[in-house]
Amino acid sequence: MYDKITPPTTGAKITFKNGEPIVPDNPIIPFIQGDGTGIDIWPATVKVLDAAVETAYKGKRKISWFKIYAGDEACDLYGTYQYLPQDTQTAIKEYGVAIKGPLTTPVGGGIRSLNVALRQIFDLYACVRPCRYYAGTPSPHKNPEKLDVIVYRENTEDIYLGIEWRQGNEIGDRLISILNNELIPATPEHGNKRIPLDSGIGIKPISKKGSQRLVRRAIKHALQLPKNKQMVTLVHKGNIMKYTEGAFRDWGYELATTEFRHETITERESWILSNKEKNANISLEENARMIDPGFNALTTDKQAQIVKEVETVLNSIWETHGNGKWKDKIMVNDRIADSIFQQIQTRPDEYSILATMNLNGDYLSDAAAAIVGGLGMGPGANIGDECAIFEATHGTAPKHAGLDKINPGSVILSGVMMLEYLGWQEAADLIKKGLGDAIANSQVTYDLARLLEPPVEPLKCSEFAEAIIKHFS
Ligand SMILES: NC(=O)C1=CN([C@@H]2O[C@H](COP(=O)(O)OP(=O)(O)OC[C@H]3O[C@@H](n4cnc5c(N)ncnc54)[C@H](OP(=O)(O)O)[C@@H]3O)[C@@H](O)[C@H]2O)C=CC1
Ligand SMILES: O=C(O)CCC(=O)C(=O)O
Ligand SMILES: [Mg+2]
Repeated sequence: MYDKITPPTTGAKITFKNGEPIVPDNPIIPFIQGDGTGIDIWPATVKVLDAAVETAYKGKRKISWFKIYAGDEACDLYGTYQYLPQDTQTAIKEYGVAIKGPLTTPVGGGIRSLNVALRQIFDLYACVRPCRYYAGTPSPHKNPEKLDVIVYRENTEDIYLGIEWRQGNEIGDRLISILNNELIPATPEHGNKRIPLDSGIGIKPISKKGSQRLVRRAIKHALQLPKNKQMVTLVHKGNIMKYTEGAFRDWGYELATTEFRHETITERESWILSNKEKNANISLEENARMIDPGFNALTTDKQAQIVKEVETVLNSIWETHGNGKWKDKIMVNDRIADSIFQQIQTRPDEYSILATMNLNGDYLSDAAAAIVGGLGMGPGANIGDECAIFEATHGTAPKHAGLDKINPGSVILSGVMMLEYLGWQEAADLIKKGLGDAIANSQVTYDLARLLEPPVEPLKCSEFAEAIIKHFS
């Protein structure tokens, strides 16, 4: 079955039922070390994960690690250009849950991203990146502890399905010509727009199914959070790209108010209901005026549409959500992408789950990680219905590779997410405690050490792992 790798002789497979993993006490879990700093981070991570499992379960549970190959290491073993061997794909499919270090993607030309390939091959449609603060972590912000968000990033389409043609490419030029001469003129709303002939050109598809399955998972996650964190914010640039980014928002609301009607309230609905709660006799038009500050400037048709919206909301959910009942529901709102970047800095505690399309979530997850301590503290998971691959938000950080210097926190915390996904909460909690206590005692790697006031002597990557383990108890 495998060409150059052999699964461990002990251990059993994780299986899936209705999208949930069924986990034996000794699961076989494939891992990819990763390029660049993977050589430093992975050994530190596996040490911490094994120690936590052993401390928590005293030998009753144990992970059987299965080394698989991707990136530079794969080419060394399998030959030139064998960046993602069939063995690796077979192992992930067979064992269902894997963890990986970062993999290099060249800019401009060269191979396409292996990270993206893995997410697409296994349909890992939700990229889940929690950003929470550990006390004592230096941050450029005054109150980083107020940020506690989870970026739920669509992981298979948008720019990940981006189809591009280089400037001057014959097919790209044909596409530009068809657009300029046939398709754009046939769409009156595009007016006199024309694509400059010397353009590279790309297409970013956003599908209804892809958007809604991501939002569905985000809402299900919100249902498991404490009441005060039960919020899902749809992030988009729908004011500019109405039929891709705007559609993501609309499909998100549609899903929330149909599949999860009993559990959710949209922000706009909450305004309508609370206007009526404050004034039982409020007219539909007065209510409409209050939810739309620009009401007076709108056309009569548009005004009638908003009045109708108010009427529909009151008729359909006043009974179930009115008289304050909506306050116990999951709040679903939306924010334009540029605005959310300032909102997570100026009003961090007003947000919880940020559901995004692919590119917006890529930017947002790095930015949110920066607030709580930087990329060394940014874990993540790529989750599908029958497979999950855990990995940090950051990349290979090549200039730090092999120096035993980089912060392994983000991959260790990705391991924590994996343990939680397996249902091994006790081991996950030990690591969170150990990491929190190490940081609180200023036992940190260079990235955090240089920001502390006064600066402290940094620990090596491997020493940080040892410090975490010492702080288990
Ligand atoms: N999932 C994946 O495998 C990903 C892969 N990549 C790939 O990684 C390669 C390098 O990308 P690049 O843009 O340099 O981004 P990186 O995320 O690799 O690194 C950028 C900078 O972030 C800081 N940083 C990153 N990781 C850590 C860490 N663990 N601890 C502390 N600081 C950290 C370092 O800053 P400083 O030097 O200031 O300390 C580093 O120089 C590219 O090929 C890219 O495509 C990128 C993202 C994700
Ligand atoms: O695949 C890559 O090289 C980059 C991926 C990335 O930036 C991310 O997943 O956040
Ligand atoms: Mg990224």
